Amino acid sequence: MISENEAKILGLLSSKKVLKASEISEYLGIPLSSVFSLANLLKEKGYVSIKEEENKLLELTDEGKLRLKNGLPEDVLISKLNGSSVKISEAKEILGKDFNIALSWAKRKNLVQISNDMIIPKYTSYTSPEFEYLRKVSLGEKIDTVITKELERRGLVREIRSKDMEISLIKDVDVRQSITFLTPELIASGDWKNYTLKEYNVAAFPPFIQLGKLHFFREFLERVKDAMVSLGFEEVRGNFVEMEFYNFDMLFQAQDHPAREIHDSFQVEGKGKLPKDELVKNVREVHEKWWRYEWNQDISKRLVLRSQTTAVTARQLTIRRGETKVFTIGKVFRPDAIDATHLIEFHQLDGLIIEKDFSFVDLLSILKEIFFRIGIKEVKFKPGYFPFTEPSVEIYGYINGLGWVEMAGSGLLRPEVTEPAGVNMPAGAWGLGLDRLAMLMMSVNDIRNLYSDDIEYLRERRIDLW
Ligand SMILES: N[C@@H](Cc1ccccc1)C(=O)O
Repeated sequence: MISENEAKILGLLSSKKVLKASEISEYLGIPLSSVFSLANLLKEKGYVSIKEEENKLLELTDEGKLRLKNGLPEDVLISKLNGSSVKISEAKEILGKDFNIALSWAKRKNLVQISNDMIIPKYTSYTSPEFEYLRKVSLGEKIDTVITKELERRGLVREIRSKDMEISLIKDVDVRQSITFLTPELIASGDWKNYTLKEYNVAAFPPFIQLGKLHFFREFLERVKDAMVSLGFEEVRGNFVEMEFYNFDMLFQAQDHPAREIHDSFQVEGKGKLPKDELVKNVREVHEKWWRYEWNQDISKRLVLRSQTTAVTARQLTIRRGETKVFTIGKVFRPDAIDATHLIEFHQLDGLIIEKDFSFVDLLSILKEIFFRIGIKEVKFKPGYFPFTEPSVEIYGYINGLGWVEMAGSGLLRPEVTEPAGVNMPAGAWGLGLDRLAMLMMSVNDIRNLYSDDIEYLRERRIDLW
Protein backbone atom coordinates (compact mmCIF):
# COMPACT_ATOMS: atom_id res chain seq x y z
CA MET A 1 0.00 0.00 0.00
CA ILE A 2 1.34 3.34 -1.01
CA SER A 3 0.32 6.57 0.64
CA GLU A 4 -0.44 9.74 -1.26
CA ASN A 5 2.91 11.34 -0.48
CA GLU A 6 4.83 8.16 -1.21
CA ALA A 7 3.08 8.02 -4.57
CA LYS A 8 4.10 11.61 -5.30
CA ILE A 9 7.73 10.80 -4.58
CA LEU A 10 7.61 7.69 -6.76
CA GLY A 11 5.97 9.78 -9.47
CA LEU A 12 8.88 12.21 -9.44
CA LEU A 13 11.43 9.43 -9.40
CA SER A 14 9.81 7.61 -12.30
CA SER A 15 11.09 10.32 -14.64
CA LYS A 16 14.28 11.43 -12.86
CA LYS A 17 15.36 8.02 -11.37
CA VAL A 18 17.72 9.63 -8.84
CA LEU A 19 16.96 12.65 -6.68
CA LYS A 20 18.15 14.22 -3.50
CA ALA A 21 15.76 14.38 -0.61
CA SER A 22 16.25 18.12 -0.50
CA GLU A 23 15.24 18.39 -4.15
CA ILE A 24 12.15 16.28 -3.59
CA SER A 25 11.28 18.39 -0.59
CA GLU A 26 11.50 21.49 -2.75
CA TYR A 27 9.53 20.08 -5.71
CA LEU A 28 6.73 18.68 -3.66
CA GLY A 29 6.67 21.21 -0.85
CA ILE A 30 6.98 18.46 1.74
CA PRO A 31 9.22 19.18 4.75
CA LEU A 32 12.65 17.58 4.42
CA SER A 33 12.26 15.52 7.57
CA SER A 34 9.04 14.04 6.15
CA VAL A 35 10.81 13.21 2.89
CA PHE A 36 13.42 11.32 4.92
CA SER A 37 10.84 9.19 6.65
CA LEU A 38 8.81 8.66 3.46
CA ALA A 39 12.00 7.58 1.68
CA ASN A 40 12.71 5.10 4.44
CA LEU A 41 9.22 3.67 4.11
CA LEU A 42 9.68 3.33 0.36
CA LYS A 43 12.99 1.63 0.98
CA GLU A 44 11.36 -0.88 3.33
CA LYS A 45 8.78 -1.56 0.66
CA GLY A 46 11.57 -2.20 -1.82
CA TYR A 47 10.98 0.70 -4.22
CA VAL A 48 14.05 2.82 -3.65
CA SER A 49 17.59 2.64 -2.38
CA ILE A 50 19.00 5.35 -0.22
CA LYS A 51 22.45 6.80 0.13
CA GLU A 52 22.82 8.99 3.18
CA GLU A 53 24.85 12.13 2.72
CA GLU A 54 26.17 14.60 5.12
CA ASN A 55 26.86 18.05 3.78
CA LYS A 56 28.95 20.60 5.48
CA LEU A 57 27.70 24.07 4.88
CA LEU A 58 29.12 27.38 5.87
CA GLU A 59 26.91 30.03 7.29
CA LEU A 60 27.54 33.59 8.48
CA THR A 61 27.42 34.16 12.20
CA ASP A 62 25.51 37.20 13.46
CA GLU A 63 28.80 39.06 13.57
CA GLY A 64 29.62 37.87 10.05
CA LYS A 65 26.29 39.23 8.85
CA LEU A 66 26.97 42.55 10.54
CA ARG A 67 30.45 42.83 8.98
CA LEU A 68 29.09 41.98 5.55
CA LYS A 69 26.60 44.79 5.93
CA ASN A 70 28.88 47.48 7.42
CA GLY A 71 32.39 46.39 6.46
CA LEU A 72 35.15 44.83 8.51
CA PRO A 73 36.19 47.03 11.47
CA GLU A 74 39.75 47.52 10.17
CA ASP A 75 38.36 48.62 6.77
CA VAL A 76 35.97 50.98 8.50
CA LEU A 77 38.90 52.45 10.45
CA ILE A 78 40.80 53.15 7.22
CA SER A 79 37.87 54.73 5.49
CA LYS A 80 37.00 56.87 8.54
CA LEU A 81 40.61 58.15 8.73
CA ASN A 82 40.44 58.84 5.00
CA GLY A 83 44.23 59.26 4.72
CA SER A 84 44.82 61.54 7.68
CA SER A 85 46.55 60.63 10.91
CA VAL A 86 44.68 60.95 14.19
CA LYS A 87 45.41 60.53 17.86
CA ILE A 88 44.56 57.09 19.24
CA SER A 89 42.13 58.62 21.71
CA GLU A 90 40.30 60.45 18.93
CA ALA A 91 40.12 57.35 16.78
CA LYS A 92 38.65 55.55 19.77
CA GLU A 93 35.83 58.04 19.90
CA ILE A 94 35.15 57.82 16.20
CA LEU A 95 34.98 54.01 16.15
CA GLY A 96 33.37 53.28 19.50
CA LYS A 97 33.25 49.70 20.68
CA ASP A 98 34.81 48.27 17.50
CA PHE A 99 37.97 50.32 18.02
CA ASN A 100 40.10 47.65 19.68
CA ILE A 101 39.42 44.95 17.06
CA ALA A 102 39.77 47.48 14.26
CA LEU A 103 43.15 48.68 15.47
CA SER A 104 44.54 45.25 16.22
CA TRP A 105 43.60 43.93 12.81
CA ALA A 106 44.78 47.08 11.04
CA LYS A 107 48.15 46.71 12.76
CA ARG A 108 48.36 43.02 12.02
CA LYS A 109 47.54 43.61 8.39
CA ASN A 110 49.96 46.48 8.29
CA LEU A 111 47.33 48.97 7.19
CA VAL A 112 48.47 51.57 9.71
CA GLN A 113 51.52 52.61 11.60
CA ILE A 114 51.54 53.81 15.17
CA SER A 115 53.93 56.42 16.39
CA ASN A 116 53.71 58.86 19.28
CA ASP A 117 50.13 58.00 20.05
CA MET A 118 49.18 58.74 16.48
CA ILE A 119 47.60 56.35 14.01
CA ILE A 120 49.05 56.90 10.57
CA PRO A 121 47.03 55.15 7.82
CA LYS A 122 48.82 53.72 4.80
CA TYR A 123 45.72 53.78 2.62
CA THR A 124 42.87 56.13 2.05
CA SER A 125 40.50 53.26 1.62
CA TYR A 126 40.82 49.53 1.89
CA THR A 127 38.68 46.43 1.43
CA SER A 128 40.01 43.31 3.14
CA PRO A 129 39.84 40.11 1.10
CA GLU A 130 37.73 38.54 3.88
CA PHE A 131 34.88 40.80 2.84
CA GLU A 132 34.62 39.06 -0.51
CA TYR A 133 34.66 35.68 1.23
CA LEU A 134 31.85 36.73 3.51
CA ARG A 135 29.86 37.67 0.45
CA LYS A 136 30.54 34.29 -1.14
CA VAL A 137 29.50 32.43 2.01
CA SER A 138 26.32 34.46 2.14
CA LEU A 139 25.52 33.32 -1.41
CA GLY A 140 26.30 29.70 -0.60
CA GLU A 141 29.43 29.64 -2.78
CA LYS A 142 32.39 27.47 -1.83
CA ILE A 143 35.54 28.99 -0.35
CA ASP A 144 38.99 27.69 0.42
CA THR A 145 39.36 25.65 3.63
CA VAL A 146 42.31 27.67 4.96
CA ILE A 147 40.30 30.84 4.62
CA THR A 148 37.31 29.09 6.16
CA LYS A 149 39.41 28.30 9.23
CA GLU A 150 40.51 31.93 9.54
CA LEU A 151 37.01 33.26 9.23
CA GLU A 152 35.85 30.72 11.77
CA ARG A 153 38.57 31.84 14.14
CA ARG A 154 37.38 35.42 13.76
CA GLY A 155 33.88 34.21 14.58
CA LEU A 156 32.50 35.42 11.25
CA VAL A 157 31.37 32.08 9.84
CA ARG A 158 30.49 28.68 11.24
CA GLU A 159 30.12 25.25 9.79
CA ILE A 160 26.79 23.52 9.88
CA ARG A 161 26.21 19.94 8.97
CA SER A 162 23.13 19.06 7.09
CA LYS A 163 21.83 15.66 6.25
CA ASP A 164 20.55 14.77 2.85
CA MET A 165 19.94 11.55 1.01
CA GLU A 166 20.25 10.42 -2.49
CA ILE A 167 17.19 8.43 -3.38
CA SER A 168 17.24 6.11 -6.38
CA LEU A 169 14.29 4.29 -7.86
CA ILE A 170 15.01 0.57 -7.98
CA LYS A 171 11.62 -0.83 -8.90
CA ASP A 172 9.09 0.60 -11.28
CA VAL A 173 5.70 1.01 -9.76
CA ASP A 174 2.17 1.84 -10.41
CA VAL A 175 2.20 5.29 -8.91
CA ARG A 176 -1.48 5.84 -9.15
CA GLN A 177 -2.82 7.26 -5.97
CA SER A 178 -4.91 4.86 -3.95
CA ILE A 179 -8.39 5.75 -2.80
CA THR A 180 -10.83 4.28 -0.35
CA PHE A 181 -14.13 5.09 -1.99
CA LEU A 182 -15.31 4.47 -5.48
CA THR A 183 -17.90 7.11 -6.27
CA PRO A 184 -20.49 7.15 -9.09
CA GLU A 185 -18.64 10.18 -10.52
CA LEU A 186 -15.35 8.29 -10.72
CA ILE A 187 -17.04 5.45 -12.55
CA ALA A 188 -19.01 7.66 -14.93
CA SER A 189 -16.01 9.75 -15.89
CA GLY A 190 -13.69 6.77 -16.22
CA ASP A 191 -11.37 8.59 -13.84
CA TRP A 192 -11.26 5.47 -11.64
CA LYS A 193 -8.53 4.18 -13.94
CA ASN A 194 -6.18 6.76 -12.50
CA TYR A 195 -6.46 5.31 -9.02
CA THR A 196 -5.86 2.06 -7.26
CA LEU A 197 -8.31 0.95 -4.61
CA LYS A 198 -7.12 0.51 -1.08
CA GLU A 199 -7.67 -2.96 0.26
CA TYR A 200 -9.94 -3.17 3.24
CA ASN A 201 -7.98 -4.30 6.26
CA VAL A 202 -10.39 -6.33 8.34
CA ALA A 203 -7.69 -7.15 10.87
CA ALA A 204 -7.01 -3.53 11.75
CA PHE A 205 -8.18 -2.35 15.15
CA PRO A 206 -10.43 0.66 15.23
CA PRO A 207 -8.93 3.77 16.77
CA PHE A 208 -9.06 3.59 20.57
CA ILE A 209 -10.92 6.52 21.96
CA GLN A 210 -10.68 7.29 25.64
CA LEU A 211 -14.14 8.36 26.73
CA GLY A 212 -14.93 10.08 29.97
CA LYS A 213 -16.75 7.92 32.50
CA LEU A 214 -17.82 7.87 36.08
CA HIS A 215 -15.33 6.89 38.74
CA PHE A 216 -15.87 3.15 39.13
CA PHE A 217 -16.79 3.30 42.80
CA ARG A 218 -19.19 6.18 42.13
CA GLU A 219 -20.73 4.09 39.38
CA PHE A 220 -21.01 1.12 41.70
CA LEU A 221 -22.89 3.28 44.23
CA GLU A 222 -25.17 4.55 41.47
CA ARG A 223 -26.02 1.02 40.44
CA VAL A 224 -26.84 0.02 43.99
CA LYS A 225 -29.08 3.06 44.13
CA ASP A 226 -30.76 2.02 40.87
CA ALA A 227 -31.37 -1.45 42.28
CA MET A 228 -33.10 0.03 45.32
CA VAL A 229 -35.19 2.40 43.23
CA SER A 230 -36.19 -0.47 40.95
CA LEU A 231 -37.62 -2.20 44.02
CA GLY A 232 -39.84 0.77 44.80
CA PHE A 233 -37.74 2.37 47.53
CA GLU A 234 -37.50 6.11 47.86
CA GLU A 235 -34.10 7.62 48.49
CA VAL A 236 -33.67 9.79 51.58
CA ARG A 237 -30.70 11.63 53.01
CA GLY A 238 -29.24 12.71 56.27
CA ASN A 239 -26.31 14.80 57.41
CA PHE A 240 -22.79 13.71 58.26
CA VAL A 241 -22.92 15.56 61.56
CA GLU A 242 -25.58 13.91 63.64
CA MET A 243 -26.89 14.16 67.15
CA GLU A 244 -26.19 11.13 69.32
CA PHE A 245 -29.92 11.09 69.93
CA TYR A 246 -30.51 9.81 66.38
CA ASN A 247 -27.25 7.95 65.92
CA PHE A 248 -27.64 6.00 69.18
CA ASP A 249 -30.45 6.80 71.64
CA MET A 250 -33.32 6.38 69.25
CA LEU A 251 -31.74 3.12 68.15
CA PHE A 252 -31.94 1.85 71.72
CA GLN A 253 -28.21 1.93 72.21
CA ALA A 254 -27.68 2.64 75.89
CA GLN A 255 -25.61 5.66 76.80
CA ASP A 256 -22.81 3.45 78.07
CA HIS A 257 -22.75 1.41 74.87
CA PRO A 258 -19.12 0.91 73.77
CA ALA A 259 -19.82 2.34 70.28
CA ARG A 260 -20.41 5.69 71.97
CA GLU A 261 -16.92 5.78 73.43
CA ILE A 262 -14.66 8.53 72.25
CA HIS A 263 -12.47 6.09 70.30
CA ASP A 264 -15.40 4.49 68.52
CA SER A 265 -17.06 7.51 67.03
CA PHE A 266 -15.81 10.94 66.02
CA GLN A 267 -17.07 13.60 68.38
CA VAL A 268 -17.92 17.00 67.01
CA GLU A 269 -17.85 20.14 69.11
CA GLY A 270 -21.16 21.72 70.03
CA LYS A 271 -24.59 20.47 70.98
CA GLY A 272 -27.66 19.63 68.94
CA LYS A 273 -31.22 20.61 69.64
CA LEU A 274 -33.49 17.81 70.76
CA PRO A 275 -36.80 17.28 68.95
CA LYS A 276 -40.22 17.66 70.49
CA ASP A 277 -40.64 16.66 74.13
CA GLU A 278 -42.92 13.73 73.43
CA LEU A 279 -40.30 11.85 71.44
CA VAL A 280 -37.53 12.61 73.93
CA LYS A 281 -39.72 11.55 76.79
CA ASN A 282 -40.59 8.26 75.08
CA VAL A 283 -36.97 7.49 74.35
CA ARG A 284 -35.98 8.28 77.91
CA GLU A 285 -38.70 5.96 79.15
CA VAL A 286 -37.67 2.92 77.15
CA HIS A 287 -34.03 3.40 78.03
CA GLU A 288 -34.72 3.77 81.72
CA LYS A 289 -37.24 0.96 81.76
CA TRP A 290 -35.21 -1.66 79.93
CA TRP A 291 -31.57 -0.68 80.35
CA ARG A 292 -32.13 0.43 83.92
CA TYR A 293 -30.04 3.57 84.20
CA GLU A 294 -30.69 7.29 84.37
CA TRP A 295 -30.89 8.57 80.83
CA ASN A 296 -28.99 11.82 80.34
CA GLN A 297 -30.37 14.34 77.91
CA ASP A 298 -27.00 16.11 77.59
CA ILE A 299 -25.33 12.99 76.26
CA SER A 300 -27.97 12.59 73.59
CA LYS A 301 -27.39 16.20 72.45
CA ARG A 302 -23.74 15.54 71.74
CA LEU A 303 -22.71 15.71 68.09
CA VAL A 304 -20.85 12.98 66.24
CA LEU A 305 -19.95 12.20 62.66
CA ARG A 306 -22.63 9.60 62.10
CA SER A 307 -21.22 6.13 62.64
CA GLN A 308 -24.08 4.36 60.84
CA THR A 309 -26.61 5.44 58.25
CA THR A 310 -29.17 3.79 60.49
CA ALA A 311 -29.29 7.30 62.01
CA VAL A 312 -31.13 8.33 58.85
CA THR A 313 -33.54 5.46 59.43
CA ALA A 314 -34.09 6.72 62.98
CA ARG A 315 -35.00 10.17 61.69
CA GLN A 316 -37.33 8.67 59.09
CA LEU A 317 -39.20 6.84 61.85
CA THR A 318 -40.05 10.16 63.43
CA ILE A 319 -41.45 11.77 60.28
CA ARG A 320 -43.08 8.89 58.40
CA ARG A 321 -46.72 8.13 58.97
CA GLY A 322 -48.17 5.16 57.18
CA GLU A 323 -46.44 2.62 55.00
CA THR A 324 -42.91 3.46 54.04
CA LYS A 325 -40.14 2.10 51.84
CA VAL A 326 -37.01 4.23 51.99
CA PHE A 327 -33.27 3.83 51.71
CA THR A 328 -30.22 5.96 52.08
CA ILE A 329 -26.69 5.63 50.77
CA GLY A 330 -23.96 7.70 52.31
CA LYS A 331 -20.76 8.00 54.20
CA VAL A 332 -20.29 6.99 57.79
CA PHE A 333 -17.28 7.64 59.99
CA ARG A 334 -15.48 5.54 62.57
CA PRO A 335 -12.03 6.00 64.08
CA ASP A 336 -9.70 3.22 62.97
CA ALA A 337 -6.14 2.57 61.89
CA ILE A 338 -6.07 3.01 58.13
CA ASP A 339 -4.82 0.02 56.15
CA ALA A 340 -5.75 -2.05 53.11
CA THR A 341 -9.10 -3.02 54.60
CA HIS A 342 -9.91 -0.09 56.89
CA LEU A 343 -10.65 3.55 56.31
CA ILE A 344 -12.11 5.98 58.79
CA GLU A 345 -14.92 6.83 56.43
CA PHE A 346 -16.84 4.45 54.24
CA HIS A 347 -20.26 3.98 52.70
CA GLN A 348 -23.34 2.28 54.00
CA LEU A 349 -26.72 1.55 52.58
CA ASP A 350 -29.56 1.49 55.09
CA GLY A 351 -33.10 0.61 54.27
CA LEU A 352 -36.41 0.76 56.09
CA ILE A 353 -39.79 -0.79 55.40
CA ILE A 354 -42.82 0.06 57.47
CA GLU A 355 -45.77 -2.03 56.43
CA LYS A 356 -48.92 -3.40 57.93
CA ASP A 357 -48.46 -7.11 58.68
CA PHE A 358 -44.81 -6.95 57.65
CA SER A 359 -43.15 -10.16 58.82
CA PHE A 360 -39.66 -11.44 59.38
CA VAL A 361 -40.09 -13.72 56.35
CA ASP A 362 -41.07 -10.72 54.24
CA LEU A 363 -37.89 -9.05 55.39
CA LEU A 364 -35.71 -12.01 54.44
CA SER A 365 -37.33 -12.19 51.05
CA ILE A 366 -36.82 -8.51 50.30
CA LEU A 367 -33.19 -8.79 51.43
CA LYS A 368 -32.71 -11.71 49.10
CA GLU A 369 -34.15 -9.68 46.26
CA ILE A 370 -32.00 -6.64 47.02
CA PHE A 371 -28.85 -8.73 47.04
CA PHE A 372 -29.91 -10.47 43.87
CA ARG A 373 -30.31 -7.11 42.16
CA ILE A 374 -26.91 -5.89 43.20
CA GLY A 375 -25.31 -9.02 41.84
CA ILE A 376 -25.14 -11.38 44.82
CA LYS A 377 -27.18 -14.27 43.57
CA GLU A 378 -26.98 -16.44 46.66
CA VAL A 379 -27.42 -15.37 50.25
CA LYS A 380 -27.71 -17.10 53.56
CA PHE A 381 -28.91 -15.83 56.94
CA LYS A 382 -27.48 -16.32 60.37
CA PRO A 383 -28.96 -15.16 63.64
CA GLY A 384 -27.29 -11.95 64.77
CA TYR A 385 -27.56 -9.19 67.33
CA PHE A 386 -28.12 -5.46 67.00
CA PRO A 387 -29.43 -3.27 69.80
CA PHE A 388 -32.27 -1.99 67.63
CA THR A 389 -33.65 -5.14 65.97
CA GLU A 390 -35.22 -8.36 67.13
CA PRO A 391 -35.02 -10.86 65.59
CA SER A 392 -31.75 -9.90 63.96
CA VAL A 393 -29.83 -11.57 61.18
CA GLU A 394 -26.44 -11.38 59.60
CA ILE A 395 -26.53 -11.79 55.86
CA TYR A 396 -23.86 -13.72 54.05
CA GLY A 397 -23.42 -13.56 50.29
CA TYR A 398 -21.64 -16.02 48.07
CA ILE A 399 -18.78 -14.68 45.99
CA ASN A 400 -17.12 -16.85 43.40
CA GLY A 401 -13.63 -17.76 44.44
CA LEU A 402 -14.12 -16.46 47.96
CA GLY A 403 -17.08 -18.32 49.36
CA TRP A 404 -19.52 -16.99 51.94
CA VAL A 405 -18.82 -13.44 53.09
CA GLU A 406 -20.67 -11.48 55.76
CA MET A 407 -22.28 -8.50 54.08
CA ALA A 408 -25.04 -6.93 56.09
CA GLY A 409 -27.10 -6.79 59.23
CA SER A 410 -30.83 -6.66 59.47
CA GLY A 411 -33.86 -7.35 61.56
CA LEU A 412 -37.30 -6.21 62.57
CA LEU A 413 -37.02 -2.96 64.51
CA ARG A 414 -37.78 -3.44 68.16
CA PRO A 415 -40.92 -1.87 69.57
CA GLU A 416 -38.50 0.07 71.83
CA VAL A 417 -37.40 1.83 68.65
CA THR A 418 -40.63 2.13 66.69
CA GLU A 419 -43.09 2.95 69.44
CA PRO A 420 -41.36 6.01 70.92
CA ALA A 421 -41.35 7.40 67.36
CA GLY A 422 -45.06 6.77 67.01
CA VAL A 423 -44.76 3.99 64.43
CA ASN A 424 -47.43 1.41 65.09
CA MET A 425 -46.75 -1.04 62.32
CA PRO A 426 -43.99 -3.61 61.99
CA ALA A 427 -40.82 -2.27 60.46
CA GLY A 428 -37.83 -4.00 58.93
CA ALA A 429 -34.43 -2.39 58.68
CA TRP A 430 -31.04 -3.34 57.32
CA GLY A 431 -27.65 -1.88 56.82
CA LEU A 432 -24.76 -2.93 54.65
CA GLY A 433 -21.25 -1.74 54.01
CA LEU A 434 -20.73 -0.85 50.39
CA ASP A 435 -16.97 -0.40 50.27
CA ARG A 436 -16.19 -3.98 51.16
CA LEU A 437 -18.91 -5.24 48.85
CA ALA A 438 -17.46 -3.18 45.98
CA MET A 439 -14.00 -4.54 46.73
CA LEU A 440 -15.19 -8.12 46.68
CA MET A 441 -17.26 -7.73 43.56
CA MET A 442 -14.66 -5.83 41.57
CA SER A 443 -11.55 -7.56 42.92
CA VAL A 444 -10.10 -4.44 44.47
CA ASN A 445 -7.65 -5.57 47.10
CA ASP A 446 -6.95 -2.29 48.84
CA ILE A 447 -9.87 -0.20 50.09
CA ARG A 448 -7.88 2.96 49.39
CA ASN A 449 -8.06 2.14 45.68
CA LEU A 450 -11.81 2.76 45.80
CA TYR A 451 -10.90 6.42 46.16
CA SER A 452 -8.02 6.36 43.70
CA ASP A 453 -7.43 9.30 41.39
CA ASP A 454 -4.78 7.48 39.38
CA ILE A 455 -6.10 7.90 35.85
CA GLU A 456 -4.42 4.74 34.51
CA TYR A 457 -5.85 2.64 37.31
CA LEU A 458 -9.29 4.17 36.81
CA ARG A 459 -9.23 3.54 33.06
CA GLU A 460 -8.69 -0.16 33.65
CA ARG A 461 -11.56 -0.53 36.11
CA ARG A 462 -14.79 -1.67 34.70
CA ILE A 463 -18.09 -2.49 36.17
CA ASP A 464 -19.81 -5.46 34.66
CA LEU A 465 -21.60 -6.74 37.64
CA TRP A 466 -25.19 -6.98 36.70
N1 LIG B 1 -26.16 -0.20 61.49
C1 LIG B 1 -25.70 -1.56 61.57
C2 LIG B 1 -26.33 -2.44 60.51
C3 LIG B 1 -27.81 -2.61 60.69
C4 LIG B 1 -28.71 -1.71 60.19
C5 LIG B 1 -30.08 -1.87 60.32
C6 LIG B 1 -30.53 -2.99 60.98
C7 LIG B 1 -29.67 -3.93 61.49
C8 LIG B 1 -28.31 -3.74 61.33
C9 LIG B 1 -24.17 -1.57 61.38
O1 LIG B 1 -23.60 -0.55 61.07
O2 LIG B 1 -23.55 -2.60 61.55
